[in-house]
Amino acid sequence: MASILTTRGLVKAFGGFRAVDGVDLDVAEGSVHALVGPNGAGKTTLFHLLTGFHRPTSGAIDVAGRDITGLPPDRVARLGLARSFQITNLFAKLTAREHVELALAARTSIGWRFWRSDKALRRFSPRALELLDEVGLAGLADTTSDALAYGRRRALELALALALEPRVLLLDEPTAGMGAEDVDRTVELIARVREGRTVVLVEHNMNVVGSLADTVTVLKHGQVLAEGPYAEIRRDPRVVAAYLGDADVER
Ligand SMILES: Nc1ncnc2c1ncn2[C@@H]1O[C@H](COP(=O)(O)OP(=O)(O)OP(=O)(O)O)[C@@H](O)[C@H]1O
Repeated sequence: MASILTTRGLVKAFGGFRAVDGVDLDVAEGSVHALVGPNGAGKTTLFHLLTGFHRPTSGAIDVAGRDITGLPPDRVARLGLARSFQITNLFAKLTAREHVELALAARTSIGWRFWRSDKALRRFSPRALELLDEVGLAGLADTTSDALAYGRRRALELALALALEPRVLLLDEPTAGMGAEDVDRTVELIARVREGRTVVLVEHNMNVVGSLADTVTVLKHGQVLAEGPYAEIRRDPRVVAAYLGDADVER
């Protein structure tokens, strides 16, 4: 399948230390691609490089045939890489629907100029409600975000990322800090929203990776240690050794 996101020779050095050290990544269009690895492997740094939050020291990043290397996060998002989780700040007193309306408005020429102008935002309501329905929040559209439970707020953040109609949806530890019930619900949610989309996720929970990922890239010391389907990766002796002592891999 064609790659929609590629990196070549991607390096991020902090002083003399290479947190990401020559990573070549090929994310197939329509796939769920997980980035895993033991603590300190470079997953978060790679994620920040993909989303423009870090500038690479060297190497290239390409989305749908377009070189996005070194572009700032807002440009990267506009060119089709949207991230969700662990980044969005919700506004306590805005409803779920208003959040999504604003995200939809921000994509258009209206931008943020008509901030909270109900009239200008109302035309985005139908699409906002569709997106809320997609993430299981249809019944909570008029609830303010401060009244939403943690798992529901994360679902709202996902709807905000989807509002950007990304070519690639990047999820940063989507189940971090969740109890078992919310983890299950989030896996179901991602399984639903992945249809017709490409998803890259950083995830510690190997059950989640096993349930969702078509391809898993294992990082260690900033380099790709192994790559392939989860069933192969979890049996790869190099991967098992890298995780030794990390109970997650055995689950
Ligand atoms: N801004 C920075 N300055 C210096 N070193 C950094 C910086 N950011 C990350 N590092 C180092 O780079 C390495 C990789 O960190 P990173 O957070 O990318 O790993 P990770 O795989 O996401 O780990 P974890 O699973 O613990 O979140 C670590 O050794 C970390 O200390």
